[in-house]
Amino acid sequence: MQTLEIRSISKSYSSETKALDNVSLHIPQGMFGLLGPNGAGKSSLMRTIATLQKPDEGQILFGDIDIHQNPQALRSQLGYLPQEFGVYPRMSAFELLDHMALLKGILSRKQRREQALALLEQTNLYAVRNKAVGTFSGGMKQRFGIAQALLGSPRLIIVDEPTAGLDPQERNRFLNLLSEIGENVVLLLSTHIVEDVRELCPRMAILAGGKIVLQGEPASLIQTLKGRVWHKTINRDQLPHYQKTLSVLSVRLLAGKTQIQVLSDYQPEAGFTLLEPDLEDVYFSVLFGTQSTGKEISVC
Ligand SMILES: Nc1ncnc2c1ncn2[C@@H]1O[C@H](COP(=O)(O)OP(=O)(O)OP(=O)(O)O)[C@@H](O)[C@H]1O
Repeated sequence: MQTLEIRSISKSYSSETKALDNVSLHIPQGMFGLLGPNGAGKSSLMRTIATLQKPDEGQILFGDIDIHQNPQALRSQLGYLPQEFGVYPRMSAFELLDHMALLKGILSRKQRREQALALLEQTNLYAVRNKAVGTFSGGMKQRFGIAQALLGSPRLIIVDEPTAGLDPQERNRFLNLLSEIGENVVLLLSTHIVEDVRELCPRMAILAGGKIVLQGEPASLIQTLKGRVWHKTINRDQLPHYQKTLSVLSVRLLAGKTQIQVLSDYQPEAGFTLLEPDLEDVYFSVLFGTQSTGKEISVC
């Protein structure tokens, strides 16, 4: 069983921006969720693992391959769906997949055809295999993106923000596809959507400001907030007061009313009731905590 070992990776693009700051992660077989807000450094980490850029410091091992010492060895086992996935819009799905298979080094025409058709079947695109990829919906394009990432049966699959912009039905379909694939490979899913991780990933980490600020199993992380998340319905004009005096994790508008969720070890005041915490509370509490303490939490 192969694992991905990220050891103290740092990457700067300029003297002002440290996109990755001493990132270390142990990623076993299965799905691993990397959650973080825009600008956290997720794509920088994905591109570094995909050997598209070198880190300034640190080392990444996939099994016993040092991926920056031997990028070719990694690339032959890698499937990558980048955040911006461009296609040749006029080519049909089958033609393009066949072409990409050739670029990936699958020289036998018969093998390419078999793999392309099997992957189009797996990603539910078989019926539209002869249609131009440029006519596909967002969800179909993302499924095509996964099909190309799976060419050559990779052992390490990286998908960067794959569900952004998909409608709920397509998102579900896409996540189901990922969970099927994720059982027998190392699959790294980068996202800013908390539900993607909650629904799919037995292990996860949160990246903020280029640093890993929390990692562990979603259920254990949620457990740490039990008895500490409170909610109350308030008047909208009271919000600044609560934001100033309490750790407000989130503000929701429900049927015209304003509901706040607050992190506190005790009931902050009358009218607050306890909530069953979820992964979103974990995420917001960590981002909130990072802004105030910058500490890393690890619950395994
Ligand atoms: N090629 C680049 N040149 C200069 N700065 C960059 C480059 N790529 C990323 N950055 C900067 O590095 C930081 C991390 O960006 P990155 O794209 O890795 O974050 P992200 O978590 O993927 O965010 P998003 O989801 O918005 O893409 C940001 O401050 C970004 O502006």
